[in-house]
Amino acid sequence: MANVLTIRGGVPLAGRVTVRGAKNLVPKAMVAALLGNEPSVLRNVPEIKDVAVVTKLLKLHGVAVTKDPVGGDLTLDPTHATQASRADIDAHAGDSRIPILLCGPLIHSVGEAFIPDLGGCRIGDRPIDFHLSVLRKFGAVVEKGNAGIHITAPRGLQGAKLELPFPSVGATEQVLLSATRAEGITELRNAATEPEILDLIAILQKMGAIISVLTDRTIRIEGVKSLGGYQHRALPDRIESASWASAALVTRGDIYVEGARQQDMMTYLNVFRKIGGAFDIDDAGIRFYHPGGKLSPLVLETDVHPGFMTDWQQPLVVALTQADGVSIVHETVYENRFGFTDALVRMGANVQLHRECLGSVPCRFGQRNFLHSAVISGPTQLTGTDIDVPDLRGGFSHLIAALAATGTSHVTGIELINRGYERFTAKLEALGADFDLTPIDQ
Ligand SMILES: CC(=O)N[C@H]1[C@@H](OP(=O)(O)OP(=O)(O)OC[C@H]2O[C@@H](n3ccc(=O)[nH]c3=O)[C@H](O)[C@@H]2O)O[C@H](CO)[C@@H](O)[C@@H]1O
Ligand SMILES: C=C(OP(=O)(O)O)C(=O)O
Repeated sequence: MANVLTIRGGVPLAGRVTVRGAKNLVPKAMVAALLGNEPSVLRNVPEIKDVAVVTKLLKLHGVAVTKDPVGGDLTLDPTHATQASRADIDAHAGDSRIPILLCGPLIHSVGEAFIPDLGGCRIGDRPIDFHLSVLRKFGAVVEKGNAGIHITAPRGLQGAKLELPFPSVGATEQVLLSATRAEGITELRNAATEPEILDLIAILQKMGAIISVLTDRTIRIEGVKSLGGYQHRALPDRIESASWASAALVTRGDIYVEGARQQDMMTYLNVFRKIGGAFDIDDAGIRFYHPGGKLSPLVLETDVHPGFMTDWQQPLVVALTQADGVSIVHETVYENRFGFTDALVRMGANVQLHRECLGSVPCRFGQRNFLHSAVISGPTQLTGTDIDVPDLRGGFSHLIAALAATGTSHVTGIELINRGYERFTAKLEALGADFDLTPIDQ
C-alpha cells in the first residue's frame, strides 16, 4: 500500500544505522548462481526490491531460492533450471534493470533467454546497445519484439575480443556472466572496474572461473566448461553508506554507519572531508558527522570508478546547498540526473542547471543539449514542501532536504526508495527523525 511520509524538519540525525550487502552486487550474485551446477550461498543480503524481483525471476526458471529465517542468507540451487513462459517473464517488465544480465547464464543453462523490458531509475535514456552488441559478438542471436527480447545461441557462446565505447557497469557484468562458460578466451577492453564488479569476479572465481583484471581496464576471461557453487558474503553498500554520510552533513548530525567500508569509499571520503565533514573509521564501520562551523563549496565531476560515483551525487548536492559559496557539479555518467533539483529549488535552494560541460573534461553530453551541469550557491535555509519522489537517489535526497528544512514536508512515492535503502523508515526513526507514515487511502 502507498504511504505518505510527513516530515517535520530541523532535527539533526544522530545515532547508528547498519548497512548490508550492496544493491549493485547482490542481485547479480544471485544471477551468477545460475551458472553453477550445484547450490550457492549468499550472505549479507538486504531486503530490497531488486532482491525480491530477481528471486521471482530465478524461481520462474526453476532455481530453488531459500532464505534463512534468522540471518536472511540465500541458498540458490540451480540444478533444476528450466525455461520459463514468456507471459510469466513479461509480468516483470519495468521492475528492475537486472533481467538483462540473465542472458548469458540462461543461454548456458537452458539454451535461450526471454528478457522483459527493463526498469530502473529514469535518469537518462539507458539504452542496452552495448549489451546486445557484446552478446552478438559472442555468437548470440537477438530478436527484439514489441516487449522484451528473445536470445538464443544456436552454436553456443564463443569467446571474443571486445571493447566498450564507455566503461559501462552493466555491459561489463554482461561480458563476465556470458564469457566465463563460453568456449575460448574473451578480452574486454575499456571495462568498468567498480568494487561491485570486482566482488562479482571474486564470486565467479570461487565458482571455478579464470578471470584476470589487468591494469588498463582490460579484463581477460578464459572460458571453462562448467562452474560449481559459491559461498560468499556480499560487499557492503557504499552508496547507502555515503547517503547516510550526506544526511549527517545536511542535518548537522552524527551518524555511525555500521558496515561502511573505507576502501570502497575513498573518493567519497576525500570529498566529504573537503566540504568540511568529519569521519572516524574503525573495523566495524564509519562515524560521519558535522563538526560545526561552515561547510566549504567545491567543484566536482562524477565519473566511473575510481572517480566520484554518480549514485553519490544526488544526496551530496543537498549538502552543497548548505555550503558557504558556489559549487559546481558536472554529471558525466547520466545525461539527465539533475531533475531532482526542481524540488530543492522549490524548498529555497539556489541551483542553476546548464547544458555546457562545467568541468575540466568535456563529456559525452556537452554537445547534446542535456542539462548535466549544476551550479549550487549556498548556504540556503530550506523550507518544507510537498514532494513526489522521482527516483531512488533523488528520493533519498528529497528526504534529507525535508529533514533539514524548517516546517513540514509531505513526501509521496517513497516506495521507490525501498529499491536501495533497506527499512529506511526504521533507520530514520532510530536516528531521531520526526515523521509520520500514513497510508494514502486513509
Ligand atoms: C543495478 C546497477 O548496478 N545499477 C548501477 C549501474 O547501472 P548500469 O549498469 O545500468 O549503468 P552503466 O554503467 O551501464 O551506464 C553508464 C552509462 O552508459 C550508458 N550505456 C550503458 C549501457 C549500454 O548498453 N549503452 C549505454 O549507452 C548509460 O546510458 C549510461 O549513460 O551502474 C551505474 C553507474 O555506476 C549506477 O548508477 C547504477 O546504480
Ligand atoms: C541508478 C541506480 O540504480 P538502477 O541502475 O538500479 O536504476 C541507483 O542505484 O542509483
